[in-house]
Amino acid sequence: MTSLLAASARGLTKSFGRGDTLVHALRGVDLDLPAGRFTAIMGPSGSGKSTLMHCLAGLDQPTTGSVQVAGQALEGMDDDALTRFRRDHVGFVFQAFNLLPMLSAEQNIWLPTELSGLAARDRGRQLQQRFAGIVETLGLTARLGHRPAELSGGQQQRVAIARALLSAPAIVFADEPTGNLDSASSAEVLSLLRQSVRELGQTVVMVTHETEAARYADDVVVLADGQVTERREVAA
Ligand SMILES: Nc1ncnc2c1ncn2[C@@H]1O[C@H](COP(=O)(O)OP(=O)(O)OP(=O)(O)O)[C@@H](O)[C@H]1O
Repeated sequence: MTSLLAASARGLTKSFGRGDTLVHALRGVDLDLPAGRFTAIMGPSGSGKSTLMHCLAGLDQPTTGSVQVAGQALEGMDDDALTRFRRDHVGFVFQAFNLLPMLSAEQNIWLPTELSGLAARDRGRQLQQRFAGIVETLGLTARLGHRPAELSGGQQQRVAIARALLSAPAIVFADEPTGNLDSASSAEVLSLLRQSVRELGQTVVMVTHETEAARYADDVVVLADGQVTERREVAA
């Protein structure tokens, strides 16, 4: 039985610099990311985790190799096409939350779908319904009118997760999503990411160097020196 793939990479290499400063950040990565699962990409500092995520998310181009996300091949896309691809198919959650300070939580959550025109086309009010479900799942109902400065770090990250989930992207990429959080808020954010996979069917790929964080994932991919050295399922 073959499971549906949210993304796949074949023969990915990525080099930076030249001559004395040449760095091989990725040295031939083959990877399949099944849809509807929570995958943690782990490995020591400098092993290539962020570079791999950037290539999978269309934020950077590999030196060689191919990436497919949601059935689309990314190679050959120019910057405009990659921007549209990210807007239409990818959600991001960053360590630094990246919320706009002058907007309320609710306005922050809606911003990308409004900018992309998706919200204006929401004739069947499906996005409205999805918004209500996500906000309830993430426990944000009572915080929607607050600005980021009036929220804790964990609450701000929950707003960022809601923002990433609203358009039901093919993949949500989370880059060290708990890097700025204390352990209680980290556990909460990781549980909510897992819940978004279990209850909303979302595909989530998280880069982390924290062993504790990987316990919440379904699958762990370990990188070392630009190569995948291990791939395992996390015991339930
Ligand atoms: N823009 C760049 N220019 C030059 N070298 C880079 C660039 N980005 C990454 N590298 C190098 O590529 C290698 C892999 O970096 P990458 O950031 O992908 O690792 P990482 O596993 O995410 O590390 P960390 O956990 O510290 O964030 C490192 O040696 C890094 O110095």
